[in-house]
Amino acid sequence: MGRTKLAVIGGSGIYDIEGLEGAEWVRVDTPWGAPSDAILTGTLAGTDMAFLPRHGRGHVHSPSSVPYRANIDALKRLGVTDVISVSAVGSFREEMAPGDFVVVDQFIDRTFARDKSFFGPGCVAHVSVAHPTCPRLSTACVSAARGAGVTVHDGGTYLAMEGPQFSTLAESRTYREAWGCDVIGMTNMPEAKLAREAELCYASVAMVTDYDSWHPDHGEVDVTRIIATLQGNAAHARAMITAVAPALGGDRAPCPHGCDRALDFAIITQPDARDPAVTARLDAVAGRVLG
Ligand SMILES: CSC[C@H]1O[C@H](OP(=O)(O)O)[C@H](O)[C@@H]1O
Ligand SMILES: Nc1ncnc2[nH]cnc12
Repeated sequence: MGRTKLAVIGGSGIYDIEGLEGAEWVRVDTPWGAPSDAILTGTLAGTDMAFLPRHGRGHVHSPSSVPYRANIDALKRLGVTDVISVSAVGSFREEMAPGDFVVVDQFIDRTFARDKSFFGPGCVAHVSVAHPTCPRLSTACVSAARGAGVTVHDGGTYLAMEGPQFSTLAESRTYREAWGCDVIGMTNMPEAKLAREAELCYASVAMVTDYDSWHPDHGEVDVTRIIATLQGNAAHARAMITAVAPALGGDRAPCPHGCDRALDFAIITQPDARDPAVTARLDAVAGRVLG
């Protein structure tokens, strides 16, 4: 049995986590460049932890400039097994109100200006993202957040937009009415796809901050209000993380959903046709199957 190492990627308004024993910010180099920031490591209730602020401390990265590949590679390089993404989102559902958490289980990826794969010419792979989040980790997040007194919606579809501008009214209505999306944000893609390629269990905890622009009784979305709502929510996010770490436990059985074996049948480039320079870059992400 392996050891659990749980990472939290903190979104807007979450640039640090408190209470880690032996806390230390470590810099990690990757073949994909520098991650968004140094990574805070330590232990929480006996579980090894890592924390990475997605936009960097001080919020220096826009959703399009977040180095998603470097972030996931760096976590994998540190031995992370499970990743919880914490993000701010707009809601398309009356009942998913500001302050609620939605543990997302589906995405529609509308981003277009980001590197979306570790693989490419010289080593091609196709993983399945039919079920892009890990049910085991997501269930642990739902229980931990409910235990912390949060209103939690178990499942939902997240529309990932490029940004950085918020949506037009026509877009907001289309995503809600025609496409059946539940929440909208700018950062969970390609993060979730890359986590799958790196064989990491990934769960997305979306914290509702606004009703985007569709709701007739709420004004247009703005960043000041989003941050104010997030600050009201920070204690809930902290309580969820504090509860989820011991619930996962230090000993880790293989993922029953196969997240940690996603590359078993994914690499299609024949061994003798693989570019050694390309496979060298994949040492952390795909070392298990590339040898
Ligand atoms: C601060 S408003 C828009 C910004 O907030 C969300 O960030 P994150 O997903 O990292 O919490 C949204 O996706 C935008 O990047
Ligand atoms: N309405 C919204 N659209 C996109 N990203 C968001 N993050 C928080 N609220 C958002």
